[in-house]
Amino acid sequence: MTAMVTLEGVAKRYAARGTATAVSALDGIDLTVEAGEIYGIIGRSGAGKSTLVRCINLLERPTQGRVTVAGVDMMALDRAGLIAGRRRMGMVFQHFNLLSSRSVFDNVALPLELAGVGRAERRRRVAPLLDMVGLADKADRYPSELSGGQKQRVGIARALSNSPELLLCDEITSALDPETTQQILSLIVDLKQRLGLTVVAITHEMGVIREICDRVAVMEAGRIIEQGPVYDVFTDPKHATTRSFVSSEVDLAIPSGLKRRFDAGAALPAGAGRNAVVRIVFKGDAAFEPAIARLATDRGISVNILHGRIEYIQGRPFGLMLVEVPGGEARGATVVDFINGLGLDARITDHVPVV
Ligand SMILES: Nc1ncnc2c1ncn2[C@@H]1O[C@H](COP(=O)(O)OP(=O)(O)OP(=O)(O)O)[C@@H](O)[C@H]1O
Repeated sequence: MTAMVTLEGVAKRYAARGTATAVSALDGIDLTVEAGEIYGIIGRSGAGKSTLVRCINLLERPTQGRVTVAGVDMMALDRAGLIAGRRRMGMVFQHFNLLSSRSVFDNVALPLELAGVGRAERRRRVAPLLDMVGLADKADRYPSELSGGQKQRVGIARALSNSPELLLCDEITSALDPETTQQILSLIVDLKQRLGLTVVAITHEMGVIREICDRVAVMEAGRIIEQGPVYDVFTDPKHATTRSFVSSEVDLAIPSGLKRRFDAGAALPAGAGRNAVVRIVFKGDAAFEPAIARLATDRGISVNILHGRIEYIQGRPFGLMLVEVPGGEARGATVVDFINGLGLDARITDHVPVV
């Protein structure tokens, strides 16, 4: 693996201006993005995501630290070097940032024009880009004639016009509906594979991370609070903020009827009048273990499945199941021991009255 982007000890402080006090937007950021991966950065509004991504292409200059892109020390570059260095990176924005007075073709050709590429060469290079993003028939249209998804396709084609190695995506699906979001995310994955791109994508939506990213960093108050492979972060989040981000993607939403049974179980004294509810996590290779069937054949215990969910993250299953163990509360521990012995993760989370 070779590193495409390395941030070491990066800090960014915006100075006080007028009545606004100084802001520490980034603080001690260490991050490595490997060549060929899609790296996601997630955080709530104000966490510092945009500042971080803009420190990669030096649209913002870090107050402290080191930024290396494709082996080049970005902060050591002079003006000309920085312009050349930025051409190796494309950037796509949430609100597209298209020029309304220019046609689709001319928007995509703009970075080439700015780089001094001649008209014939521009024509030769823009046509395949429009084809790649599915807009070959829209070259002469204007942004006002396009849907949000089409505008973003123009933004993507424009970002790719200088054949960059690195694509920086700043909330590129936040202004789009769910279906268009899916299409744009699929396009990014497709382009990454076809062109061998490295992608850094910032977002506040965990669904985007889950859909396309290989690794993720979670940001809060200018710091990275957790980072790792997407499967690991989703299935075993360490930080409370990360847990709240992933919960809607993987956690169980307990239906109200079931919640009432849990409340009734909790109100009963421990003993034979109530049954244990066991939460089983199916994860990694152990996800394929036929645990419930083996519980029945090996231990003669048939459980009632109360609720469950299986998600696929990066093509790997992650499942949660709630089962009621009949025969009184004491049998819950037997089930937990047996299932944990199979390499899964089981624990008693609730109780329900025996009916
Ligand atoms: N140019 C600027 N001048 C002063 N403060 C800024 C500037 N840009 C960002 N900030 C501040 O830096 C902090 C981080 O902002 P940033 O835009 O990087 O966060 P973000 O995670 O991208 O949020 P959002 O998703 O809302 O864009 C915020 O407190 C913000 O107000």
